[in-house]
Amino acid sequence: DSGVKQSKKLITPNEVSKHNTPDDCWVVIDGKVYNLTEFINIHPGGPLILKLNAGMDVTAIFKPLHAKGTLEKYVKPEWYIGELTEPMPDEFIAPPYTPGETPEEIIYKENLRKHLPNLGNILNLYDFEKLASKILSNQAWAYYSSGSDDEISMRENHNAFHRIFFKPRILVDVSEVNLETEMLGEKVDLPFYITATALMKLGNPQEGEMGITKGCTMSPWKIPQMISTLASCSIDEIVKVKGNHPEQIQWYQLYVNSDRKITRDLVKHVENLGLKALFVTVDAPSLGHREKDLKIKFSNQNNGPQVMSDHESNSEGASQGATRAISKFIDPSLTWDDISKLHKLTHLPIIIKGVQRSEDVVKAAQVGCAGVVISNHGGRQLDFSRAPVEILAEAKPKLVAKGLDKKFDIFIDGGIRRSTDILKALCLGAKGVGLGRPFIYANSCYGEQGVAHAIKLLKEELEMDMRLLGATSIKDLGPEFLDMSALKNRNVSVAKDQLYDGVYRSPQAVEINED
Ligand SMILES: Cc1cc2c(cc1C)[n+](S(=O)(=O)[O-])c1c(=O)[nH]c(=O)nc-1n2C[C@H](O)[C@H](O)[C@H](O)COP(=O)(O)O
Repeated sequence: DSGVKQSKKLITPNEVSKHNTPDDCWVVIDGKVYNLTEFINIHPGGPLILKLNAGMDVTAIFKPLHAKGTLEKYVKPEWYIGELTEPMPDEFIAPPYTPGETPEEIIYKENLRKHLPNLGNILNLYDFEKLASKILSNQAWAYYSSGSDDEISMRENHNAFHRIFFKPRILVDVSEVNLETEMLGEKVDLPFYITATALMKLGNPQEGEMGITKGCTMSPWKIPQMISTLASCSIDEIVKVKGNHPEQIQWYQLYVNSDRKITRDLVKHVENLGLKALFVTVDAPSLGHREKDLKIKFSNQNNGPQVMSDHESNSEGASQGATRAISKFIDPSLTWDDISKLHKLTHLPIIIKGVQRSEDVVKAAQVGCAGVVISNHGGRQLDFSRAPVEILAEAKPKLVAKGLDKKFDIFIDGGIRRSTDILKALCLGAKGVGLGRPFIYANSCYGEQGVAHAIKLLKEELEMDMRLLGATSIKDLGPEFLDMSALKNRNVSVAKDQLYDGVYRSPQAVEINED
């Protein structure tokens, strides 16, 4: 990798395999040998995974979970000790972590990819989700699809839209419909964006988040891409694949690091790379309790390297799924003071992501933020936090009443699966909406073509639904198009959309061991 010094000496596999204890820990990544003994206890993903793979080639584990440039960022040059003379023997090559399933099951799933239906048969976002549930590894599916605890908020995010009905206008000339709008002062072709999620290489090992960028630049309709702090590709490579598409808007989603110097350096780097806004995520002082993810442990008798055993993992937390393994650095002490400090640090517009009550929407406007994302992290954080569309309905009128709605963009995300969901949010005063999982699944199944197709599907739905609503431009939309009478009646049972239920996988309670 660039930045890693050229080889110091040639080292045999036999020599590497002797350094196989936590106190003397050598590993191999891409043919390079590293002495990580001093690094083990400061590894952001926890100590266990290194302790249990000392003396091994860990390339297959490292790649899906680490962005390019990670070694340069965390590994001191002196810890790089040389090149392998020849590949490690098979028994010293750690397989990719596919906890909860055998290599044969993974191969079977990989083969399914060859039988995916033609993109033309994909008619809605649920089609991507159904296919992803079949072809993704258990670990990837668990990580992506998880909500927290009983996943009430995750389902409520979408269900809340079912309690809002339209009042379409008729006899309006809708021969021309214009879907263009502005987000944070910049023109966009469609009123939605792809929100920050993480670890996209779990689903798309080759491209990761770069698949999203390529799909956006390939699409004739330009929408923003928000890049996560926890992306599996480096921010530099994600920006680089934008290529000669300067019109492609990219935003950065920031988890503030307990080490504020790391955050300061990162914000400056994001500015220099030309990203257009900073979305500071505030609903995850600790990443939520996602049981589907927790059940798929990093340590696993069937498939992880045989040295990994549950009793050790419990003591060190590596069995806490992908979520815990990647999020130890997030600072739980973040306060409104830090938002003021960020305003002094950068000229970029600052948007607070993860606001969950209208009072905080107003406060964000009062402290000079450019906007908020009303969000509960896709139901992955505090369960029973309310659906963002419900909070939007409360917050917008308060902002307007205080004259704070000018130059202040409200976004919502969570459970947006149809253009009708998007239109309801826009009628309630959102500037745009974010989608997470649908684009993860589109990217996982079909890469950039899938991403571009998902954008096209929503664009076509929007065009149709605007026409049927009797609206010809985004500016036309307002609360007068909606019947909100049922929104707060959470016990209202509305016809279910079977597709949503059909792809929903409920958490499973613990089983008694057969043997
Ligand atoms: C599905 C998903 C969402 C994540 C996400 C990872 C996944 C797999 N991650 S997480 O690792 O912390 O949980 C992020 C993240 O990196 N940063 C963030 O701000 N939001 C993160 N979110 C939340 C995301 O930005 C949206 O709020 C959420 O996805 C919207 O809900 P839908 O998925 O239903 O569209």
